[in-house]
Amino acid sequence: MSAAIVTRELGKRYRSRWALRDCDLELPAGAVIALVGPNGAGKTTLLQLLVGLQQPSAGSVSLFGRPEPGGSAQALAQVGYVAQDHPIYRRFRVSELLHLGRSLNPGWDQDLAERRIEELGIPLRQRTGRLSGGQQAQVALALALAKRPKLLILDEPVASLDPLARREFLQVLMATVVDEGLTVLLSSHNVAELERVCDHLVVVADGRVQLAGDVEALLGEHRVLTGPSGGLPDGPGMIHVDRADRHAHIVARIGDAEPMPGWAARPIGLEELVLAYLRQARDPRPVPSELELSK
Ligand SMILES: Nc1ncnc2c1ncn2[C@@H]1O[C@H](COP(=O)(O)OP(=O)(O)OP(=O)(O)O)[C@@H](O)[C@H]1O
Repeated sequence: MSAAIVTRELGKRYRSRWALRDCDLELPAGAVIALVGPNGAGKTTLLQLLVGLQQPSAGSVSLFGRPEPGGSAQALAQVGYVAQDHPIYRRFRVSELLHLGRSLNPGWDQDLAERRIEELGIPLRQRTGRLSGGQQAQVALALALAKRPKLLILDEPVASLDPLARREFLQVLMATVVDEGLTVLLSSHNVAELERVCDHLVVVADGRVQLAGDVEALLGEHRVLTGPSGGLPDGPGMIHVDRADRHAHIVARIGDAEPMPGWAARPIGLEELVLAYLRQARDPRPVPSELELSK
């Protein structure tokens, strides 16, 4: 599969503090890619670097094989971006927003935009400032899709939506991906919600990529090992240890390897996997030092 997004040693520094650093990613075209991480991890910074809203302090970005496109009109015409607070001009009527979109975007699909708005039950004459947060998010998505982008970048798209609207939003997104072969990169805190829709995962914490890859492959490579906490195994691939009573649960990257005698291995879920890497990032003590604690 060809890459939609490639970053090399990408970094962004605000004064002396790195918001994102040493970011090397190769994200496949046609995939739905989840970007997850805690508050302040660097997710928005990464998305803004990709769309040229921020200039890198280090490294480079390329979209669809075109190097360093950040901000170039040609590259941005292929990208639909919906920012975290999905800002839309609140005094405009929905119809005026569509008119603006048509004027600014050569590939604009007015039929698609009107159809989406109609499906949402939103009157075209309505002023956007009078719409609920969820409706504004849906309008912002409709505007981004009407650009007919090859790449859709969504920063926390479902944060303001109720559970039903979240589900519908993600369903529309998935249908569009299938119909159009769109690449979608979306950030979120809620991993469980993305489990059903994403096929590629990027975990960031503390300004660094902690884990990236195809979801199925990552789930296949990791196991949860359970055994006596007094005899913790050592070695590479040990991501995070959790102790409960006299047992230890270890998230380990061991592929198909057999666990040590006395230990049981079970498959891992996506949320569990992400949490293990986030905990490792928060408490980067290597597992062997935890071994000392268990003695
Ligand atoms: N314009 C800015 N000036 C200074 N620091 C900034 C700026 N924008 C972001 N930061 C800092 O960079 C770090 C990463 O912020 P970013 O917004 O990328 O995180 P995030 O993962 O999107 O967080 P959240 O989930 O809370 O939106 C944070 O420490 C933040 O305070």
